[in-house]
Amino acid sequence: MTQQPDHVGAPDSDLISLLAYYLPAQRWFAAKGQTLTDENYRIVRRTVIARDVSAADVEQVLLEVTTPTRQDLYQLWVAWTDHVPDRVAHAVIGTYDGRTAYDALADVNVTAQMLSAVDEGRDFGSGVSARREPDAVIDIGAMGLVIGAEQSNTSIVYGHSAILKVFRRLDPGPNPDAEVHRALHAVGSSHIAQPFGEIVGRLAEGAGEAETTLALLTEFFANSADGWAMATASVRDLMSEGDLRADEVGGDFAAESYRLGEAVAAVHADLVRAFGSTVATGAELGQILDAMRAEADAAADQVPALAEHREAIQAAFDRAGDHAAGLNLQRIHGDLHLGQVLRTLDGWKIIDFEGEPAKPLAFRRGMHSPLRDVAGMLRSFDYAARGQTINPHTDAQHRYRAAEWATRNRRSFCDGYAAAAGTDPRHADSLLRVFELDKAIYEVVYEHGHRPLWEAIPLQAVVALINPGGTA
Ligand SMILES: Nc1ncnc2c1ncn2[C@@H]1O[C@H](COP(=O)(O)OP(=O)(O)O)[C@@H](O)[C@H]1O
Ligand SMILES: O=P(O)(O)O[C@H]1O[C@H](CO)[C@@H](O[C@H]2O[C@H](CO)[C@@H](O)[C@H](O)[C@H]2O)[C@H](O)[C@H]1O
Repeated sequence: MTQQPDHVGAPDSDLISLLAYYLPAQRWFAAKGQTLTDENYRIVRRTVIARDVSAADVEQVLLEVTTPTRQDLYQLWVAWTDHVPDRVAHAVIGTYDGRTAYDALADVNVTAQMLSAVDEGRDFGSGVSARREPDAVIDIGAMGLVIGAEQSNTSIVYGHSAILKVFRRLDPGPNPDAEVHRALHAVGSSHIAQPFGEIVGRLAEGAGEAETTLALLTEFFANSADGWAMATASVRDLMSEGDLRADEVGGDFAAESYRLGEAVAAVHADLVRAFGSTVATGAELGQILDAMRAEADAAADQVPALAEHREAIQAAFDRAGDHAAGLNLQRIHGDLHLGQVLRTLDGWKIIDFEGEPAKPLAFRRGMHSPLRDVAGMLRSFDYAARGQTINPHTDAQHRYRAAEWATRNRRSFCDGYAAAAGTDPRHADSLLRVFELDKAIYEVVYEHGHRPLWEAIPLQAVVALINPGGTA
């Protein structure tokens, strides 16, 4: 009997050469801006998922990318075919020995298989399997198309009913997005999508290997609008009439910001019911501030524009230490911004509980101050306003109005949060400020790597926040 190869396309070394061209152009590739050769890539495992899915063979590829500064494990679903259908021409990875590899997630025939696999609880072999939540009802007839959003992962929307997020960068163990969705659904949270199922696998052989979330299927909110689109439309409305204040033009967002504050507070309360809470000890407070100091230092090493503020940033963290008593810790969202909230007919929904993609998994699954999420959203109001006025030729009046919009909506959000939570996040003013500073520093690094033209937005906030009298 002939031995079946454990892959369906090019040998590892040739596949690496194809991927080395393809990967750096993907939005979700983290080692951007570094010069890499084939030596930086290592194929960890290839699992044949299906053969002959409308004339393509599909494999899952786990690829490790090591650079001087980081090591990441990526998940790819690669289809190999002799004839590339037009519908996937945009997703071609490369050709080897007459066969063409393409991103299988772009193929509706493959995404259909993934959905039915979750519905049936299919075992793909090599430790990769799918499972459905007991109360999920999945419409397996819906067509699954990749959405084109700027994303850390790749999501496939099935008609009006479900969305499958395929995690691109893997850490061993449960992904917090899946873990939190399940836990919040179990306590009846009304501000999240219902989890429908998962694809899971083990990243290495052997007993004791953690089961890792590879993809998460949830309810899809059809006809929703994301908070970023709504907020930026509201800021643009202001620009059409430079003489009017935010509360005088059409499209005022303050009432939505208030409701959003209420929704975030409700989810924070649900997270406490699901995972519990603690009060930080003095030592823990010290560790929280130390971690922020260390990250700020590392960020300053990485981004020249931050380096010149190194001492002032450290001084800002030192000032916060004097006011940090009685801090509550709990599971939080971890990367909350206007792009992570969807306005549906049924109110605001919060998505993407993965935490900041750049943080280690243990941190993302840890207990933190809910003020971090409040700070994330406050930063986002600032982004929405400044993003519209970043062009240096922007009229001074427009700039003034945009800043006013940010202040108004930040206040409304905190008012809504305080009304629902029973505690006003602004009472912990100096802490809220350092969490905003911490977030703005993260954003400078993020923009430096992904959208250099936007680096000035969080950088301006850093400068304002390190000035004892300034506001972001
Ligand atoms: N449950 C949902 N209903 C409707 N749209 C969603 C849902 N979940 C995600 N989306 C859309 O998909 C985009 C990316 O989702 P997200 O979970 O933030 O992925 P990533 O981690 O890749 O950033 C969101 O900005 C939103 O437009
Ligand atoms: O949504 P992701 O989990 O991929 O989050 C990352 O990308 C975000 C950008 O899409 C980034 O958010 C920053 O830009 C937003 C505007 O595009 C702004 O509303 C946010 O406040 C700002 O942080 C996020 O930081 C990053 O982790």
